[in-house]
Amino acid sequence: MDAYDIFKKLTKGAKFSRKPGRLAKDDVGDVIKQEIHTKSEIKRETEVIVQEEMKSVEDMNEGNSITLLSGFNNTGRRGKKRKRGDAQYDERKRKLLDEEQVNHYRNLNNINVVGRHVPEPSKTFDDYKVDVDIIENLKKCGYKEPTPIQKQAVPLMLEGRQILACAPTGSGKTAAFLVPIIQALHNPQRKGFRALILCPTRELAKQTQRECVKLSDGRGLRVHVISKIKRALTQYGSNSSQKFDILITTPNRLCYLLKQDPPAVSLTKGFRDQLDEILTACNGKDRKIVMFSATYTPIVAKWCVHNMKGLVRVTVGHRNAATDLVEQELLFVGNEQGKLLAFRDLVRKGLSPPVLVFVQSKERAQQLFNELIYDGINVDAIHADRTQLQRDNTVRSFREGRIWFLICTELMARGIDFKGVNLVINYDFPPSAISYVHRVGRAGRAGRRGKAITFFTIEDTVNLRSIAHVLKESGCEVPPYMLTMKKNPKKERKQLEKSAPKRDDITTTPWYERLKRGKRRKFREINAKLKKTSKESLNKSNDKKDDKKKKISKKSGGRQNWQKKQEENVIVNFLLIKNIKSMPIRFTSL
Ligand SMILES: Nc1ncnc2c1ncn2[C@@H]1O[C@H](COP(=O)(O)OP(=O)(O)OP(=O)(O)O)[C@@H](O)[C@H]1O
Repeated sequence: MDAYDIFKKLTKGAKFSRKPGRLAKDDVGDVIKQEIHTKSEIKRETEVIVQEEMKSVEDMNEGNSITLLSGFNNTGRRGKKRKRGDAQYDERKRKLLDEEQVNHYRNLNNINVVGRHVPEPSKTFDDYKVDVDIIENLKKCGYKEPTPIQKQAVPLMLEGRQILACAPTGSGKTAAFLVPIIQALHNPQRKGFRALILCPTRELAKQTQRECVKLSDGRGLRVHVISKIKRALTQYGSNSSQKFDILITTPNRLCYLLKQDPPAVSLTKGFRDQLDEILTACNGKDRKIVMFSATYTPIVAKWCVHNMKGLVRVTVGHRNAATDLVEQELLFVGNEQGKLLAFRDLVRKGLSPPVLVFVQSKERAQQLFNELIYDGINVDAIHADRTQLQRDNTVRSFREGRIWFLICTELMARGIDFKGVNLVINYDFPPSAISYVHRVGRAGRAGRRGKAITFFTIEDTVNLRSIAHVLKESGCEVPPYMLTMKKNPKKERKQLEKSAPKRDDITTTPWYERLKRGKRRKFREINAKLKKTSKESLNKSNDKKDDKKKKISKKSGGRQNWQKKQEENVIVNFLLIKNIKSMPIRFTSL
């Protein structure tokens, strides 16, 4: 800004004329009246003014009105035309300031948004533009103020925006999407499913249903979880599903039902490979899609950009990062035997339950359970081989504190909210960094702190580097060598995600003992099977014998024939025995 510009600014509103008399009207000071006649004089004068004004910068900062020269007061008033311009300027300035404040608030809460016209985050539940009963339900749940994801995602969804939201595990994403859904559905209507919530497992679907029922208390919305496919086949035909408002299920179950002819579930009204199929089935006019997760891959992001118009991305913290509420540790245990020793050592030193222990397969979950059950700790296992009832009971017992150690598979890694899990032990190394983030996220939920210990052996180096980086990002200490390890080929990492590595059984029983036990078990099984089959065949052959005896007695020379046939029967029975001839089994029924 040169001196002339400053002069213009300082003398705005003043009219200058060569006739001194006119200036008097505008209340311009005597100095200006008399001395401003030529341009050069103006320039000189302004330089003096500028110098004076430079000295009084503090005054400028203090107030809007600046006393220039005696009798001339710059109040910021302008002529008619300028006033309009000013209003616009003020408006723009106000908007910019507001935006700055909003961005500052977002930064404070670690919220990052990408998208157009994103509404400002709500500071309190009362700022939500939702009915009072929902706010009361939120408060009844014990929630005092919205979590960062709830602050930003709820206003967005209330405006009907489609979002891809990523926030740390245990940061309240469930309520973030349930509140706007409940507000939108308002009360029960017999129009069929109007909202569809897809969860990776049935356990998580059930948990989401519970949260939904709590938050919609008093509205009578009917929330349904598909638990048994067979029952669902008869239950949700295009007419019967009319009585539900919200459907919560897993993609597998839903796809199966949609493939029936006619489809066993109708999604004709409502919000909108597997996902595409489901998307096609949700053909409501005003379909909205929202995605919430603690992690997502570029493929998911691409899918969202492609299928979700006007997409807004909301990220709290870093994408795919573990929660910083969990203190994480990587523990080298040498080999499989080392794991059991390390586990027992941890128990001996003292652990505060509840503890979740992750293994890679249901077989290993059972093996570890068989080992720990004799250690005198309250332990149970949950995996896909257990019945639904058993799974539900185990989860309930763990929630109620009757089980201290729960051994589980990847089934429980995502979304399950066990309040107060103090420790997560990754007994088997997670198949990917993303799986790691979800597993350790079962601890440190809703603002509480937790701990996670991950055992690793020499065989687990494929993903060690990427998981070490996750630890480092969430502020945990990691030995430097792990961060600089050679990156393994993507193919190898992908393979690990598909199929878990082969590991020695979890057991302290010597191999010859196990072999003996295994053989004995096998003998017992085969024995039982053979007994059953031989009884059946004996009954059949007895029936046949009776028939034949009757026939033979009628025919001459029949006895010889009958004997021959008897031998055939014996041969048939013997064939069964022959196949297992090396086994010492007595066939008493024969
Ligand atoms: N505003 C809130 N204030 C306090 N606690 C809350 C709030 N919102 C949710 N919670 C509690 O936080 C816990 C975690 O919530 P939720 O299961 O929704 O997390 P999440 O982000 O979906 O986790 P994950 O990624 O593991 O699925 C729950 O116990 C829930 O009751």
